[in-house]
Amino acid sequence: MSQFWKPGTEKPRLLDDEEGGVLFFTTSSSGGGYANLERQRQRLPVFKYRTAILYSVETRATTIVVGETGSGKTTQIPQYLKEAGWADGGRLIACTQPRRLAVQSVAARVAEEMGVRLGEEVGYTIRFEDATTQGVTMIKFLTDGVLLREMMDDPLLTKYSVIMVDEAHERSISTDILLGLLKKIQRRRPELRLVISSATIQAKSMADFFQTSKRRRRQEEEELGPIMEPAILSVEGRGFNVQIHYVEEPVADYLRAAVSTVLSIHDKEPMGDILVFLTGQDDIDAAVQLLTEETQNRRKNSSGLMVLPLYSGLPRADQELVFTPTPRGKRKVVISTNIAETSITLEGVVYVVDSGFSKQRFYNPISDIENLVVAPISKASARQRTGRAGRVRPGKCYRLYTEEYFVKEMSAEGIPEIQRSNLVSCVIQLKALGIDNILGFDWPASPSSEAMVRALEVLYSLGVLDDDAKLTSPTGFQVAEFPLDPMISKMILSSGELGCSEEIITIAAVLSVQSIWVSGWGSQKELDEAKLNFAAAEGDHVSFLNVYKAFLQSGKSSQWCHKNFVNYQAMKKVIEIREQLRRTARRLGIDLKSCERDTVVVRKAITYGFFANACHSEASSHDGKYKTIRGSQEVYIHPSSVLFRVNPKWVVYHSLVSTEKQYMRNVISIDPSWLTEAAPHFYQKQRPNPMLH
Ligand SMILES: Nc1ncnc2c1ncn2[C@@H]1O[C@H](COP(=O)(O)OP(=O)(O)OP(=O)(O)O)[C@@H](O)[C@H]1O
Repeated sequence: MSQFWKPGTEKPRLLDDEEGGVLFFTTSSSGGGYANLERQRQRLPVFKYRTAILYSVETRATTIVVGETGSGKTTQIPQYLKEAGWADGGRLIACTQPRRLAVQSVAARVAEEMGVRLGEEVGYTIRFEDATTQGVTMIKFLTDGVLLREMMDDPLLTKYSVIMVDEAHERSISTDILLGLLKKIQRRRPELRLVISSATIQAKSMADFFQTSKRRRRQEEEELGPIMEPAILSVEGRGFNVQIHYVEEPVADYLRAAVSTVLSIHDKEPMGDILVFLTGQDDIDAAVQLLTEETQNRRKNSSGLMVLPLYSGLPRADQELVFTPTPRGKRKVVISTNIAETSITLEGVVYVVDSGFSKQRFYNPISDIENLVVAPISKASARQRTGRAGRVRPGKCYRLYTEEYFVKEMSAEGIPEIQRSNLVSCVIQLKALGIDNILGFDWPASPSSEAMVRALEVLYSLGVLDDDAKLTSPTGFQVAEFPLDPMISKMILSSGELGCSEEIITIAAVLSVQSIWVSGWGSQKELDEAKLNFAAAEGDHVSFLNVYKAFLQSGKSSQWCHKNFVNYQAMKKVIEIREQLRRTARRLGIDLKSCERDTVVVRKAITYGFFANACHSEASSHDGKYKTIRGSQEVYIHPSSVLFRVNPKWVVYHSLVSTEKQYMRNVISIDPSWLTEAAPHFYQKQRPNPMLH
């Protein structure tokens, strides 16, 4: 794997082409052109297929649409369906996306094309945010996760006439669960139509999944109407030409190569924005810093660069900057994770730089550890990345890997997320929807039985499942009600009994926003010092409470946030999420009480949710090394934690990140007796196995 360069260590030398840095050669072709919105719509490749798509949706239960990136699937098909009457009579057309950013930006674009206000005829819903109007909204964009949650109230999704599952190639856990459930729903509601779309999906295997046996098909068609055999529609044609350039030799460090490529484009290529795909906040921040320094100090001709990061933890206002028009004479460089990989159109983008890597989740059911690991992307992802150029004008894509590697070694598709994730959230969701036989569920790709057993075990220990692996009442049903990780939901439930629900709900809200700290202002040292003002000896969660309290005392002031390196947008979101969680808690009859300054009960409640993440440090260990209690895995406290170098003997953590070591993020010190109190079954040697029932 490529080495990372970190600010503060040896600075990379930016290589020019002549110096043997990054050398490219060219392949590929095609073309087009636009005027106003309506004409633009009609010029999209998908327009020629309008009638065929509508006919297929009319007559078939499932239509699979495959078409090049930018051909108009996401923005046009929902509009065609609406024009054809699928939203008449108060019905809704849904279009799901794997990512929140795509949901919001595509909904805004479709509202603009239809000349309506976002949130009215065209709306969107993402977790903790609903921009739809009941009785008015006709086309609704939403994440697949949100649609799954809607099934808890309306298992047959009766308000929808058509559900379009977009970017189905991504195979997120939620997409896979959704596909399995939609197949079931179609049996009960044959009038529901499905459209499955992507530029890079293996259409045949998706069609096989939706295929029913011949006998059953005949029977269903006689009784119910639509042809059950899925149709595959291939949308031919593409927007504009995108030239693909590969490096001639493998690059040793994709971060350095990406920065060097951006500077080289800026030096040599005509105006046009650049979109760079790196892997995560760390390398994106490093690249932003490097390019900013270049712009400010070293190269006079780099002064026209406007460098912007893009990742999911970034505040909304900063994310939106990437969509704003680039000022005249400037060149925008957006450095992004794969959140910009699908569905997004950044109008000014002419050049794409693809590192060939992304952060991917990998779960080991033996050690019960889930990591985000930097790993090579698939051909499907590479094509999606390339497809961010060539949408409104011709473009170029610079792949920081060789053509030989792309052709011979890169896998065609990624491994479905369900086969490389912890399944705790997935299992509880299915259980809440009444799917008891989870192993027998009709999965597009089956998860491993080890991961499934682990998830059942954790849920059993959380008191969410009973001996028959059914949701317990009320705990299991209550935990499933919160749109949160079951461990966080359990922590909230326990806090009701322990008398600290106000504090725990604040903590749950903070954990839902990724980071309440700003990055990119000032130095790391200044940020660390700012954090120290709020640091609590008990750990990070209690420090969050200190920040929250101080924010309230400041009158929710943005200046206060700025002074203290606290992210104002994130804090506003915390307040909003907190209110939503309080409403859910109240509905479930959880006592809303404050424990004032009693941090013992707060830490106990956290332990009641996160006992499975307990770790222990050897008395002799001064190097910050811990062992997980369950798997004896070696883990360390992350340097960003207030407990870094404090090393309490017993801790529980919220999540792990893996770089050169396994780091625990958001850590709290605990008393070990709380573990057996919280989960007596879990910490017994002979654990009952709910799978056996
Ligand atoms: N915000 C926007 N600004 C300008 N043009 C846009 C915008 N959004 C979409 N378009 C235009 O509409 C075209 C179709 O976009 P759409 O997202 O529907 O394509 P798609 O086939 O779903 O692509 P993908 O598979 O990449 O998601 C784009 O290629 C672009 O020309």
